[in-house]
Amino acid sequence: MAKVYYDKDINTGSLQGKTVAIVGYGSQGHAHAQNLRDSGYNVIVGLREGKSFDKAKEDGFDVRTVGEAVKDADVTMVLLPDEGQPKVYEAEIKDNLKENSALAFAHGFNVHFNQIVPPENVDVFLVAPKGPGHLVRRTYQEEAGVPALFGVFQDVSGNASDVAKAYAQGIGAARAGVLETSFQEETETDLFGEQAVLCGGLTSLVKAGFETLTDAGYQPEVAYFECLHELKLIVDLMYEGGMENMRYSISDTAQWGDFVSGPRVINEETKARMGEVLTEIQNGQFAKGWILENQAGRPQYNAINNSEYKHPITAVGQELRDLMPFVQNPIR
Ligand SMILES: NC(=O)C1=CN([C@@H]2O[C@H](COP(=O)(O)OP(=O)(O)OC[C@H]3O[C@@H](n4cnc5c(N)ncnc54)[C@H](OP(=O)(O)O)[C@@H]3O)[C@@H](O)[C@H]2O)C=CC1
Ligand SMILES: CC[C@](O)(C(C)=O)C(=O)O
Repeated sequence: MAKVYYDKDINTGSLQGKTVAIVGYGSQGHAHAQNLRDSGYNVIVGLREGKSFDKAKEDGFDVRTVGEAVKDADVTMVLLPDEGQPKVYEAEIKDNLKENSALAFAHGFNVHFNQIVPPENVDVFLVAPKGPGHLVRRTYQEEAGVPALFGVFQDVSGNASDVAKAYAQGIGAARAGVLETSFQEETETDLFGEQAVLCGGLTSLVKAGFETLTDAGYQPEVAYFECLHELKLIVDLMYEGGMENMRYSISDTAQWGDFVSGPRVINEETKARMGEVLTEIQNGQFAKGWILENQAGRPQYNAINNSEYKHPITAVGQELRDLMPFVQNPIR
């Protein structure tokens, strides 16, 4: 079994007393900044003026321009959107990095696909939480955590691995488990997971179920509860105790349906499509398409985003969730 690091296994000395610049204060940025601060580290935030800048100030951080934050940092963690990182890196980060400091990422995309080529005089590592930023923060506050991967691309100090592990510990990940990876493995598995399973696979599955029921004349509210709302409750059981725990809690009728009908929906054909998705990630085709889409001003992204928003599941979901104030919604 791979080595999994927990709090007790990590010596945080290599990060103690250091200044960490968190560049970006969005989903991951606010969580890393707040968790590291609560873990006792000195955190500064690098941003442009705007919504995030005001929020980070409101949250009590020392907020500076990106360049001013990087200049004073022993560790610069880049938590800008992947597609925006190369430009900000060239203009504001590269020439401000202190000799022997560390440049860090939460996803290997830009380094792995050569969109950012770090200088030779800094450590380069990643700490990639395996969960959304808002949950990285929420679980930390609940004395729990989201697991993370760490990987070293360049080790100038001889300490990069220790600093990365201490960083992962500081954001709360070592409460759940921290695993070593490479930039290549993190980038390819993360892109695969979000496309084929977690985001792309899941939204397609939910919409297909919702549409099958509503096309057959069932009420959209019933279809929403069945195909989206209950999904969280079922996944919670899997999160807590694996598929066996979910199957322990559901009825035998549901379990028989799971056995005989599940493989009719998701099967070898689906796996073949998943294989195609993975190949396009590995050979750089996906990365090229995403980089070009951004250079063109995101015409396809915006068109699909607009039409997805108009899907009937959106309106019925908003109505039903508004009547469930206990459901935590970061964008409400
Ligand atoms: N979202 C997630 O949960 C996960 C993300 N990651 C990785 O974390 C990184 C950050 O992603 P994510 O948190 O989703 O990003 P978000 O889009 O949520 O946040 C981006 C932040 O960067 C700021 N920003 C954007 N452009 C600039 C600029 N030119 N100069 C200064 N600040 C800028 C934004 O501020 P403003 O308000 O001014 O726009 C915002 O605070 C990515 O590498 C991603 O792959 C990894 C694991 C999970
Ligand atoms: C599943 C999406 C993710 O990879 C994540 C939250 O881990 C992301 O990049 O946002």
